[in-house]
Formats: sequence, C-alpha cells, structure tokens
Amino acid sequence: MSDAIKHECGIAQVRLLKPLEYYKEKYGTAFYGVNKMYLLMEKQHNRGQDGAGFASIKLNVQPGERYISRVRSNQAQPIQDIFEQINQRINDEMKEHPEYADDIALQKRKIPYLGELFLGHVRYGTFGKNSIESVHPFLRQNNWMHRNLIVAGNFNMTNVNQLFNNLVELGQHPKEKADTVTIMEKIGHFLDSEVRKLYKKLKKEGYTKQQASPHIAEQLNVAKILKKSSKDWDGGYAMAGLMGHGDSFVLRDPAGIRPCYYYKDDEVVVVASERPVIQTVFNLNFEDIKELDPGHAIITKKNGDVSITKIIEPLERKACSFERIYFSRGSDAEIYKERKMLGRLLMPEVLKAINYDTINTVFSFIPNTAETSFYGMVEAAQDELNRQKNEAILTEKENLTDERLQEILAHRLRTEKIAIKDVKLRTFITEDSSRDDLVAHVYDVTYGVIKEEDNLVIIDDSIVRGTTLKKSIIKMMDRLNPKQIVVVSSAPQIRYPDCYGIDMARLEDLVAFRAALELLKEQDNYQLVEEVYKKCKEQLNLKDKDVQNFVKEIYDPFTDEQISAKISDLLSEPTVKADVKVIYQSVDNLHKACPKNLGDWYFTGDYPTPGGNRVVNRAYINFFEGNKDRAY
Ligand SMILES: NC(=O)CC[C@H](N)C(=O)O
Repeated sequence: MSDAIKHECGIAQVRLLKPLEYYKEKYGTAFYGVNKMYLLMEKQHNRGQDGAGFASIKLNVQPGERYISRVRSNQAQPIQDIFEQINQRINDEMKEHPEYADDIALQKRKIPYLGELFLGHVRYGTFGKNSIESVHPFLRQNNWMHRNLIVAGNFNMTNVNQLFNNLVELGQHPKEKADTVTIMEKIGHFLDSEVRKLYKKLKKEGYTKQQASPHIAEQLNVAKILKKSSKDWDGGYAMAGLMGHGDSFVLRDPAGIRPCYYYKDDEVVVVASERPVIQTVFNLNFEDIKELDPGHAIITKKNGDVSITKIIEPLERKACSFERIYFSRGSDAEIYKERKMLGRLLMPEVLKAINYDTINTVFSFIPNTAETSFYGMVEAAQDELNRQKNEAILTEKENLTDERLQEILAHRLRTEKIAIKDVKLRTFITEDSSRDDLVAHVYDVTYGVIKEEDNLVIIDDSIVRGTTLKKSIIKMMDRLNPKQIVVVSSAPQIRYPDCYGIDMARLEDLVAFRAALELLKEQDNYQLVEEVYKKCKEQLNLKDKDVQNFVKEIYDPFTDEQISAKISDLLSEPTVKADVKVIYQSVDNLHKACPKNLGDWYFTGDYPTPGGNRVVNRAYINFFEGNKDRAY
C-alpha cells in the first residue's frame, strides 16, 4: 500500500479456564496466558502501531490484594515496550524471591500480570489524540470488584458526540471526550444499575452486603447490560471488556463491519480480530476457529461458562471488504485466495492497456501488502501467455521448425521487483523547499530491467489519496524510461469516507473525489457542487434514518473509466514522460473475489448503518465550507 492510512485496531482476549497450576504442569509455566497474549498481539501488530495496551485479572483473590494490572504504551514500538515492562517486573520479582519459583499460588498472589483473564489491544487512533491516555484498554475503577470495568475495542461510532451528550443528560460528567471512555461509561452505567438491582433483590432475600457480593458476580447478566448499553450505538465495532470479578465479553456490531474470531476448548477461550492469529498462536486448524456472528457477543462467566448470545438484531451483513483487500494479514487461508483473485480479475483490463504485448511488459507490485494480488495477476498473465503460445503453435503448425518452436516456448513472463520502500526516509522529511525532492525518494527503483519499449505494470492494493504514487512512485518509475506505466489498483475507486474504523474522514483527500470535481469543471457542470451542498444542508436536522447520500450525484455524470482516466492525469506530474494509466477493480469483481465481505460503502456510498449517511453528508458540507473538522 503506497498511501499511509491509519486504520483499524486489533483486540486479543484470553481466558484460562483451568487453575494456573495446570498450565505450569502441562506447558511448563504459569505465565502461559501472558506468553500467548504477547504472541496474539505481536501477530496483530499490522492492525495498530500508535499504541498498545495489556490488562490482566486474577480470579478469587483476598481483599487487600491487587487483582487488576494494566500497562499501556505509545512509544515507537509499543508492543515491545509493554512486554519489556511486563517481563522486567516478573523477572525482578522472581529474582528477588527465589521462594516463588515452584509455588504457583504465591506467584499468583505476589506477581503482577499473572492471572486467568487478559485483554490486549493494538491501536491506530480514529478519534482523539495519540496521547497515552487514548491508548486502550481503558479502566473504570471501583472498590466493588464487580463494578470494575476494563474495555478495549476495534471500533468507530458515527454518533459518538450524541452518545457523549447522552451521558451528560444522564447527569454524568465525563472527564474527557475520548470515544472509548464514552462507550465504557455507557456500559459502566448499566453495569452499576444491574449491580444495584441485584443487591436490592438479594437484600430482600436476607443476604448481608458482604454475603451478597459473590452472588451478584454470579448472577450478573452481562448480555442484558450489553443490550442496554449498545442500544444507541451506530458504528462498526468489536468491543471487548473484562469485569473485575472475572466475567468477560466481546460484542460485534450488527452489520459485522469489524472482524471478530474466537476459539474455545476446555483450557482456553480466545478472541482476536483475525483468524490466522489464533490459528498460529494455538496451533489450530482453520475450521477450529469461528467467526463471531454480527450483533452477537461471546460472554465468558467467571465460572467458565461460555455463551454466544444475540445482543442486537443483526442487520444485513456488510463485513468490511478493506479487511480482505489490505488490513488483515494475508496469511488467512481465505484472504490469501481472495487477494490472488483480486489480481487475477484485473488481468483483462491490463491486457487491453498493454495491447496484449506480453513480450514488452514487466509486471511488478508496490511492496509489501500488494504482493499477494500480484501473484494472482501473474498467474492470469501466465494463462494469457500460454494462450498466445498455443495460438502461435496451432497457426504455424504446418511449417513449424524445432528452432521456431523453441523460440515460441522461450517466451517468459517478465516479473521484476521494481519498487523498493525506503521507510526510514520519512523521518527526516520536514516542511521545507526541498521537500518534494526528498519525498520522491521514499520509494526507490531497480535499475537495468526496463527497456524503452516496455510497459511497466505495477499493482497496489488501493489508491486512497494517491499522494505517494504521484510524489514518489510514478516519478521514480519514470526514471527507468518505460513507454507506459500502468498502475493497477486491486480495490475499486475510493469515493466516500469511511466512518467505521478507518481514518479517512475527509472527502477532498480522496483522489477519486478530486477527479470528479475536475471533470465537473471541464464539463462546465461545476454548479452541481453547490446544488449538492444545498441538498446536504437541508438534511442537517433530519433523523439519521431519513438522510440520503447526495454525494453520489457528484459521481453520477461519469463512467468509472472517465474517473479513472482523470485520476491518471492527476497522478502524473508534468515532468513525467511515460504515459500513465490507472486501472481500478470494478465493484462487481471485488464482490466476486470477496463474497463474504460485501461491505463496500467507501466505493459505492451505500452505508450499512443510518449514521453513515449523516457522516458523508457532514463530510461534504465540511469540504464545501473549507472546514477541516472530522465528519464524526
Ligand atoms: N481503529 C480503531 O478501532 C480505533 C478505536 C478508537 N476509535 C480509538 O480511536 O482509539
């Protein structure tokens, strides 16, 4: 991926169902859970590098003993940082107290981070700042065990401001406007009232306050709390939480926008944002791991009972297709196939662009995530080459010499590693006059493999803003003097902002939107821009469910090809000598390649929740008024 987009987050939750001695016995360490958490988080580092956090809970401790530990970091290598801190503490304790070595009960009482219940998070922020206070998990403390709440999520709510105001209306005074705090306080509010109700009931039954506590923990209806809390949430989410006494949950949004997978046996319950992560860390088969159904929660009670419960009536399933195109690790068996198919399905258009001249064409990809779709594209190109060879052999079969046959067969597909990412270069680049020249060097190229008569076909996962393509990649590739540069996007044109966890909230940043505006200008139809603005303004006070996406009208006058052609213009600077052509995946082909993840609002403008239309409406108003605010 050439555009740096902030996106996603990853969650990891582990509950050990047996006593810690069991893991010491079977796996040689009582720190089994901590170790697994490290792996689960590290293998999801792709999902978030702004920050990382870890929390653990010990079950059944005595009053006066600590049972919740948490560590967070927003350092450059946040996962490494938190686990270094955890290791340091553990090692110090073990060194100072040799008597802990074989005494698991003592270890549990004395050593932080050791416990039965864990929650981890890797963050790319979509809301608020990148301060340490914004790093998950968030903690809501209380002296009653069952009122402690720890929350982390991969989410974005379109109506977080409204949810914040709801809390204020409830009489609360949130100390900050972080979206995770708002969500946590909502759950906390219903947790408190559920606890109060249970206490009243138990009191009537004759229990004292102290006697009531364990019964409250036991009878706490987590599903009911989640139902009440999530009633007004509009967004994409996989929200994970722990309660001080030991219950835990993960709730997935009703359209299944954000991903969530789980595994359970009699030793562990594991939940994570990606399937292959669980598969690798626990050495499991693909089929062992289940996807959490949209609108459902996986709830594990302190006593180890696990249930999958419907919390919200599911909407039409619209799982985010960007997870398949780019975010998730391509090591998932399904995702790997899907990415290859994305590359393959683009081939007919590529062949047209290179005029079927497979001899004078070099195929390549933008590192690193586009590599898999590149393999798919190459396989399809290979098929084409074989077809061409067959055809040549059949037409010439009457007078085919051995020499000529060798010549036909010798024709190989030319695949090369052309673009090289020099990641570190970004750090030195500041705002000064030589900036563009420096930026051009963020990517480097391989010299000596392109001839002047060559087409250079290069695939990327998607093109969001196109800035790096324009400022670096295309300029650098042009230094190799190809005849034509064909940039292929495995995703369709990104036309609308996301509001469910990917940080692309501003319309004018999207190169497809800028292309449509250019076309409107060229066709003397620019007044449409103001007409759409007026329509958007008129919707400002409507209920979310009544808001329509009028931004579609900006694209309506044009075919996909017209917009792609304009994007090609926008991406090639006047100094670029080669012809530049950009080819995008069609939405139909995207769905063919990724049949289970049909969420496509950023390409089509069809938002799966009512709040999406409000966000795109607001994003357009912001664009028109030159307002740099976020649309949610
Ligand atoms: N990408 C995400 O899921 C972000 C989670 C949350 N909205 C935050 O900003 O911290």
